[in-house]
Amino acid sequence: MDQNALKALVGQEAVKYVKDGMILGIGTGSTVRYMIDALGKRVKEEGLSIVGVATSDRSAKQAESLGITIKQLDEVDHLDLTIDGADEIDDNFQGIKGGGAAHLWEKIVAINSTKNMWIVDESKMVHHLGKFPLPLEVIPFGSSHVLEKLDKMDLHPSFRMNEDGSHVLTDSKNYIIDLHLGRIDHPHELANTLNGIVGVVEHGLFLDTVNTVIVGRQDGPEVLNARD
Ligand SMILES: O=C(CO)[C@H](O)[C@H](O)COP(=O)(O)O
Repeated sequence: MDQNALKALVGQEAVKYVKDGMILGIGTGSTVRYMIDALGKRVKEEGLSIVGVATSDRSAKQAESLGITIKQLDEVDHLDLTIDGADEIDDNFQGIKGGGAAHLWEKIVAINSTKNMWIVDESKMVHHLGKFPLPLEVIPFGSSHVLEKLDKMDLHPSFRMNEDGSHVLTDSKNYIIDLHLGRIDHPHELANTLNGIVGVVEHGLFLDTVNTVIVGRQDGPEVLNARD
């Protein structure tokens, strides 16, 4: 199976955990796209009744096009489960997210969700975080000074740019700075440091967040219990 087939596999597996009446957080990314397709199929074919809260405009659009009811986070009083992708997951089930520039909304949805499930192909499972560049969502105002500060801290930052030379913009119209770290040995310490930098809205370290991980492996989906 190629990577896309593994992504489709975990997307289809994840929707088996969705129950009638649930309020569901819907993540963002190419893996989640398959999950939304499979969810739309259950809504259409089984009459599954759920409400979704999307972590990006593109996920909201796709879900609505398939007949899934989407509400804003502030319109619901709780979320039962959020299903999202990830860029890296380490041996302790800590993660990096934000490859799709959606980690701010993803983190807000995740911390308001009773349970969090991540769906990934096996290439995302790593021993140590950091090979994947760590995304930061930053306010455009003064962002070059934030970049300079991060550079002086030896965090190897670069702005994420589009091919036409413009800044990648998040759904909140902020910029992304990626930190090219290679290896993150102390994720909690790094998270605390980044939380203290004015202008950084949110970083892509998702620590102590996920409950269940579904990994797409060649011999089928593997369901891992990360934490209760
Ligand atoms: O965090 C994310 C978006 O901000 C995605 O969940 C993450 O980048 C994984 O994406 P994909 O499934 O396309 O590999």
